Amino acid sequence: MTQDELKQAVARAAIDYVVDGEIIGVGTGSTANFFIDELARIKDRIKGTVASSEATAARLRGHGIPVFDLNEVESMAVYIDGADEIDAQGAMIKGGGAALTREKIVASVSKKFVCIADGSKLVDTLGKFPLPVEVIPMARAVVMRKLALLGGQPKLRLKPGTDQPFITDNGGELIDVAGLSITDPVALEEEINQITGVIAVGLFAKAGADVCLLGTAEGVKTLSL
Ligand SMILES: O=C(CO)[C@H](O)[C@H](O)COP(=O)(O)O
Repeated sequence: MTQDELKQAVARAAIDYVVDGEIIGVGTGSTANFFIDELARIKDRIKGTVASSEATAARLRGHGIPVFDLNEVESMAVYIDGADEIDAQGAMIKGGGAALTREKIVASVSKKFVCIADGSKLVDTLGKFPLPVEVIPMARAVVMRKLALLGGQPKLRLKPGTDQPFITDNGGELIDVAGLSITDPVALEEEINQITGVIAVGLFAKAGADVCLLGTAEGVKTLSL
């Protein structure tokens, strides 16, 4: 099976976690996009969604699925999203798709985080995938110096094909930190959150995934975390 077929399989399996009549939190990225396409088939069963990015909101609306402003929603039964890496405890690196801050916010309002990922995302130790950190643009340099002190190699994410910084949906910039071996994800998440100028870090450890649907050649495996 190709990686896309594995993503599609977990997206389909995630439909079992959709609660009828409820508002569903929806993530960002290629796996989340497959999930949105599956959700479209059962859109009449749900009240609507909260999107974790402008791209996700546009795709949901394109399918005729209602998208609510998070300020109108007190809580959600479930948030469904992909990950760049996930460990056996449910801690994740996210933000490869640049939506980490809104993903964290929407997930924080949801009772259950269902991670949907192809098998290549499951790792023993987080950190092979560069850790994304969203920053206030004026704090870029100072935050990069502080991240370097943690032992990684911080690099500003650029708009593809340009030498200009990539700008997120929130007007922030992204620093990708390579070379970290994250043996204590909860502690590192807390430490990076303390750096002034950081908007959010793409470590989802303190509040990680509750369930992971993992796409493998043998079928979709469910990890209860
Ligand atoms: O965190 C994310 C976006 O900010 C995505 O969940 C992550 O990048 C995985 O993406 P994909 O499903 O395309 O592999």
